[in-house]
Amino acid sequence: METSLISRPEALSTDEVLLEVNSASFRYSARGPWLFKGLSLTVSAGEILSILGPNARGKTTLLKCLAGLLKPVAGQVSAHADIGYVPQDHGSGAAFLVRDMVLMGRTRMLRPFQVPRAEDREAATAAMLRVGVEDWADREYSQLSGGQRQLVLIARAVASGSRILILDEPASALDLRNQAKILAVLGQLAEDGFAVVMTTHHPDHALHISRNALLFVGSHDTRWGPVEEMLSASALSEVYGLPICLPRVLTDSGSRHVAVPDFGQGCRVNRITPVTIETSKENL
Ligand SMILES: Nc1ncnc2c1ncn2[C@@H]1O[C@H](COP(=O)(O)OP(=O)(O)OP(=O)(O)O)[C@@H](O)[C@H]1O
Repeated sequence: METSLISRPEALSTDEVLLEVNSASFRYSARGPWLFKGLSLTVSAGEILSILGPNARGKTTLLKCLAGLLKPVAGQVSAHADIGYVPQDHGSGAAFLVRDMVLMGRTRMLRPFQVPRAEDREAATAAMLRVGVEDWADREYSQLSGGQRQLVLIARAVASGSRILILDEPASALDLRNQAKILAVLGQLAEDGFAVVMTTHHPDHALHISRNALLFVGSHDTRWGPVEEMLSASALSEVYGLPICLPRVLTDSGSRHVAVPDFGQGCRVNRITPVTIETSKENL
């Protein structure tokens, strides 16, 4: 997969724990159902954690707890670095230029009504280079495609100087090429020492780029651990309630798992054709 278009500034130190969750539990109301109970995990610099589970189980809620937007009812979330939260892109947004959207990531460093400083503009430019969106700097955000907008939102989080990036379904509603591009960018950010947490409905995305996975398994049960252990065919079949197989496909760079659900004909996989997805910014 091509990543050469993404600039690579100096790497941050890796393997330092940046986010810790200790016995956290959450429900929205005293009589409401628990979404998770006694959840513990860590996320280190250089790591991607993927969060998976069926709809309405609490993935976005957990992300909000990790980002400090919601407080667990019990237990603690401790962040040892600043957090950039990238929500799902729900629309085209206002008529801002891309460079101004990214510059907004600096807002928390400014006093009310303070004009962005030279260092803020430099940080925004560096973030655009790091994520590979610099060519669109003078384009209107609202006129970008969904994949392009998602990358701009990631650049905005990077511009904020945050070392922890928390992303809600960053590849949802994107075509295959844009999914590949987003995964390449997130992989690169992790290699550069960011800690990345994302929700996804794509087990193969998680298997492709994550070190660890958190799986919502029951009404409030979660499992956390190495992605290959958490996302086995049997675990996915149990969680999603249908047979799922995980064949390996050959790619130009090796091989990787894809999740193949049973749509009613049984999930035996006889033959997988090698797949290659070329990515380039021009095609976004
Ligand atoms: N502010 C809120 N107040 C009360 N209940 C809420 C609130 N936000 C979400 N919920 C409920 O909490 C549950 C979990 O929602 P959440 O959005 O975290 O799920 P999710 O796993 O991210 O779902 P999806 O995969 O569909 O995006 C759902 O039943 C939802 O209706």
